[in-house]
Amino acid sequence: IDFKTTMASVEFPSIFLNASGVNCMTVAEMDEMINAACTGGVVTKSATPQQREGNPQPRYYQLEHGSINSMGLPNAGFPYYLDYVTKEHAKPTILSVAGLQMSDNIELLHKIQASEYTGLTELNLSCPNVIGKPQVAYDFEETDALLAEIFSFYTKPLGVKLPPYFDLVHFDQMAAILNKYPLTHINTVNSVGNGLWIDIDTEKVVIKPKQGFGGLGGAMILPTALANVRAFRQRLNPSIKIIGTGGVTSGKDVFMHLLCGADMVSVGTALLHEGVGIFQRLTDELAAIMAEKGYTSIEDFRGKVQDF
Ligand SMILES: O=C(O)c1[nH]c(=O)[nH]c(=O)c1Cl
Repeated sequence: IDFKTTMASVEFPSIFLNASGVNCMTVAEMDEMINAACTGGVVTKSATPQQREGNPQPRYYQLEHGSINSMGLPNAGFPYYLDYVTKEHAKPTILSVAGLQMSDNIELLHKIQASEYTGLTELNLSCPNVIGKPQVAYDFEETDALLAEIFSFYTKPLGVKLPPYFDLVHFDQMAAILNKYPLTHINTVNSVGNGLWIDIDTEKVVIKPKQGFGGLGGAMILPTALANVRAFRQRLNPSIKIIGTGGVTSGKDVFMHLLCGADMVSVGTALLHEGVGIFQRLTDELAAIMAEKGYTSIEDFRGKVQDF
C-alpha cells in the first residue's frame, strides 16, 4: 500500500512526519528523520531569528499517558535551519518558524521569500511556552492582521501550526480567517497549553519553568486532536490541507486522524519515546487495519468519519 501524498505540489513519499520540536533540533536528527523508513520527510524545530537556549531544565517530563513540556523554544537559530532545508535531501522538508513577536514573523518570512528555498514553510502561531508571550493563534485579530501582512509579499508555500481550540464558535471564527488566505496547510494540534503535573512524593511540580505549567502531548490529547482535525476539515477550503498532530501512538490513532480528514499525520511524544522506528510500525499497523477493512487506498476512507 503506498502512503505517498502531495501537498502544495510537493510529493511526500509517506504521510508520516515528526511533530516540530521532536527529533529535529540538529542536522543529525533531521537527517535521521529523512533516512528513516516510512517517513515522508522532516519538519524542523521552530526557528527563531537567533539561537536560543530555551527554558531551564527539567523542562520535559513523561507522564503515564503522554508528556508535559515547557522547552521555551530552544533552537539553533533561523540561519541554521534555512541552510539545512535549502540543501538537497532525499525527502521534502518543512521549515518551521516562530517569531517572538509579530515583527520577527514578518522578518523571517521576508528572509525565506528572498532565499533560494522553494519548499514548504510552517508558521508556528501556537508556542505555549515563551514566558510573557501569549499564543498568537488565540488572538483572532492579531492572526488575521499577521496573515494579511505576510500574504501581501509572501508567494511561497506556507502553512500554519495551530493550538487546539475547545469552542465550536472558535473553530468557525478561526476557519473564516484562514479561508481568506492561500495557505497550503494547517498543522493541528500543537500541545494542549499550560497543563500541570505534580510528584506527590516531593509535592513539587515536575518541570521547572513557569511554576510547572507546560504543554500536554501524547495519548491523552488524542480526542482533542481528532476534534480539531475534523472541525477544521469541515470548515476549511479543500485547497488547505491538514497535517494531523496529537496523540498518535498506534495505527488505530493514525486511522482515526485520517477518518477525520487529515492529509498527513505527525508524531511527537511517541516518537520521542520510541525513536524513528515508530514510523515502520505505524505504517504496518495502518496497512493491517486497511487490509482488514478491504481498503486499498487512504482515499477510500479519508475524511469519511460518520456521524452517529
Ligand atoms: O516550548 C517549546 O519550544 C514548544 N513546545 C510545544 O509544545 N510547542 C511549541 O510550539 C513549542 Cl515552540
